[in-house]
Parts: sequence; C-alpha cells; structure tokens
Amino acid sequence: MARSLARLVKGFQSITALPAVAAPACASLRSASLRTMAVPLPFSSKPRDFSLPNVSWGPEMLRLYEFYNNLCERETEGAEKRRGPWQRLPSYNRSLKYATGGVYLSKIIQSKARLFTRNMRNPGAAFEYVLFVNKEEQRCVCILQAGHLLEGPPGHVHGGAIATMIDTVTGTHASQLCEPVMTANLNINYRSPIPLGSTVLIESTLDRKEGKKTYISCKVTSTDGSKLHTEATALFVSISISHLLLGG
Ligand SMILES: CCCCCCCCCC(=O)SCCNC(=O)CCNC(=O)[C@H](O)C(C)(C)COP(=O)(O)OP(=O)(O)OC[C@H]1O[C@@H](n2cnc3c(N)ncnc32)[C@H](O)[C@@H]1OP(=O)(O)O
Repeated sequence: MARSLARLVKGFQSITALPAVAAPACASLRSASLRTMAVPLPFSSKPRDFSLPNVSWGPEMLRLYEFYNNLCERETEGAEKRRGPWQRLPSYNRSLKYATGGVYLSKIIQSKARLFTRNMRNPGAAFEYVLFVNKEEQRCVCILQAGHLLEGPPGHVHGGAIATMIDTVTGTHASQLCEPVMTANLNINYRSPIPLGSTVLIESTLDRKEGKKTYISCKVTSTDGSKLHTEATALFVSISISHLLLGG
C-alpha cells in the first residue's frame, strides 16, 4: 500500500507539473509531446479515444468534425503541415487509469469508476461529442449528438443531460486555462428544447480569471447558429490534488 501511494503521488506530481492542462486532458498531450522527445511514456497501454468518429455519427456531426479538424492543421507555402489555431481534445473514460500511479488510485477508490459522459457501451446511445479548443481566442467548441437515452420531455433532450454537457465543456475549458478545477457554480437558462437525436454546438468563452476563480460563459445553439437552445455561466475554482483525495 505504501509503495502504491508513493507511485500515486509521483504520478500526480508528474501530471500537475504540466502547465495549463487538467490531468485527464493532459494525458494525451503529455504522451504526444513526450513521444517526440523520446522520453519513456508515463502512461499505460493505449486507451480508447472516444472523441473520434464512430459509426453512430450522423452527417452533420461528421461535417462539423471535419470542419474543426481541418482547422487543427494549416499548410504553409511549402505544403508543410503546421499546427492550426484549433486543437482537438482526446477523451477517455478512465481518467485516472492512464496516468502513472493513477491505476493504484482507481483501485483504492473504485476500480469500476468511469467518466459519466463516456460510460455507454452502445455508440450513439447517449452523449456523442468532441471538443476543440482555441487557446489564442480562449474558447472551446463542442459538437454534440444527443442519443435516444438522453430523453427528458418526449422527443427532446433532458435538462440534466444538457447541464452535464455544459459542465463538461466549460469544465474542460477551465482546466485548459489553469490547474485542476471544480465547478463551484453553474447557472443555466433553457431557451428552446433540443430535439433528441439532433446535433448541436456548445460554445464556451472565457469571461475572466480572478486568482483561483475562472468565470466562463456558454451557449448551446443549432449547428447553423440560428436557434439558441441554452445559455449558461459557470464559476470554476482551482483546487489542489489533496482537495480530491481528502474531500475538500
Ligand atoms: C476528463 C474530462 C473532464 C470533464 C470535465 C468535467 C468537469 C466537471 C466538473 C465537475 O462537475 S466538479 C463536481 C461538482 N463540483 C463539486 O463537487 C465542487 C464542490 N465544492 C467544493 O469542492 C468547494 O466548495 C470548491 C472547490 C468549489 C471551493 O472550495 P475552496 O475551499 O477551494 O474555495 P474557497 O472557499 O477558498 O473559495 C475560493 C473563492 O471562490 C469563491 N467561491 C467558492 N465557492 C463559490 C460558489 N459556489 N459561488 C461563488 N463563489 C464561490 C469564494 O468566495 C472565494 O472567493 P474569493 O477568493 O474572492 O474570496
């Protein structure tokens, strides 16, 4: 147990040493940058990246994915590929498992733990989404296809499912800007229902940062932007790892 905890602490130290990226999101970024540096990988076997296209994605979801994915790379005059203004964020269902030492924590806490939004086995049944971040503009865009298990009012998406996605998008965005964070406050105005099975855009923008506090605004719209479905504001507070381990 003592050795496990030591490895765990070491693992978290290596994760939190990364600037401006939350632990789950930084896993892939770290592995990518470390791979190019030929340093031993701190992460275990290949996790499934849930934010890549699968058979359940409809034409609108795929079209928007291609649109933002193309903005992740730009071609220079010499046909050389360079990093574009946007970056796709990979997404895993076991955040802890893929960080050094995290596997021990996931055993200590609960080995069956899975990220809420990524725990459906059936592709397309619930939350199908991909996030892109634009660090220059300090904004995030999520393309969401809402599956049939998310029903609230007949034929429409449950308000709690919408809140979950807003929390996920704004929380991921805040995590990109500072250390690990937790949601302190989330205010939501539901303006028009979201048809079940439809694809929508969730856009998050940074309002301001004040010390430990990050304020973010968010809106959910139809993919052509003509229909506003939901508006929200969120406050995230930076936390230390001990806040998670010791419960605040
Ligand atoms: C891998 C994929 C990633 C997906 C992302 C998913 C994101 C999901 C994020 C979540 O859902 S987190 C889960 C839901 N949130 C919680 O369970 C948080 C529970 N609350 C806490 O743990 C603590 O209350 C909290 C960390 C939010 C704050 O505790 P602290 O002790 O760190 O803060 P503190 O009390 O020192 O306050 C710091 C500042 O924040 C302010 N503050 C704290 N809570 C507030 C609040 N609720 N409303 C307004 N202001 C608040 C507080 O007034 C103060 O302002 P000042 O610095 O100006 O004095």
